[in-house]
Amino acid sequence: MVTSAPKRHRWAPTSGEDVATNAQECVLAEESRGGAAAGDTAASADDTLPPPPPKVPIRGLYALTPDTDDDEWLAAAVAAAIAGGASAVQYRNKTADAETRLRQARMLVRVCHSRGVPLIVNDSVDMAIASGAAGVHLGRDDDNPFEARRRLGPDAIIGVSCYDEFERAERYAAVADNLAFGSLFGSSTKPGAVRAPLELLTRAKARGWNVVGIGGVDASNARRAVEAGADAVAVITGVFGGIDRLPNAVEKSSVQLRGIAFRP
Ligand SMILES: Cc1ncc(COP(=O)(O)OP(=O)(O)O)c(N)n1
Ligand SMILES: Cc1ncsc1CCOP(=O)(O)O
Ligand SMILES: [Mg+2]
Repeated sequence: MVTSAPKRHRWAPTSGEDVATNAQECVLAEESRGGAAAGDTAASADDTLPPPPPKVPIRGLYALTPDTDDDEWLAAAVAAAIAGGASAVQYRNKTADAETRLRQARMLVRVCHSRGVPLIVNDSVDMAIASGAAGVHLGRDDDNPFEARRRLGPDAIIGVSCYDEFERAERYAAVADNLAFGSLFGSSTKPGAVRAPLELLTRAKARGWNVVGIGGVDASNARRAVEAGADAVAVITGVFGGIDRLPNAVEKSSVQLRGIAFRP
């Protein structure tokens, strides 16, 4: 019987640096079997998507994806972030076309929900519904949060960006599951983003809201966000780095950030 060699990715470790994580090995192994489970990166014959886990407040590390058209890397990197302790994942891709975004969102629903972690879709309620996501994150240029709640129902996770505006949080607190403030620090992903003082996190926490801090968060400053009141830190670069960061490095940065950000 002829068997084909396992597929290697350009970012996969070569001999001598064979330090693959469980997550990476899992995705590669699934692909080499032609499987369509957690690491599915291709259109699947079985269109059933795993349902979201039961809704709980987001705490600790909330990993947001960087823009990439490399599905295989994305699936492995997100699996690694979860292996490292990310408690929620947001699919955010500001440059891909709609077809790519739907394909990647559905792929990440499989990766995340099969691991008991909710996949939140950025910007679009339509995309959240079409992909079977656990919820949506909405900013000032996106769908209205009240309309989103009406369409998605009580079980969906709805996050709302509040930037540096406490009044915006007050407006949406009743309909949102979490309220995000930022940019807390300088962000290479969004260098022009308005800066939000850490004190806003303290005021929001005092109101009993589920509070997320975003923007330039990494292992050097995450503690400041958490001590100010953040229940979770939302992180792109601090987790995924450049999009060629190996999954085992993604897992390590997640372990570190989760250790700082998660308060039992
Ligand atoms: C958790 C979280 N917080 C804030 C944002 C930013 O949302 P928005 O202002 O709509 O900007 P874009 O991400 O769409 O560029 C977020 N996505 N997630
Ligand atoms: C989406 C967003 N909103 C404010 S800053 C930011 C980018 C966060 O990315 P990073 O963690 O790389 O600074
Ligand atoms: Mg948005």
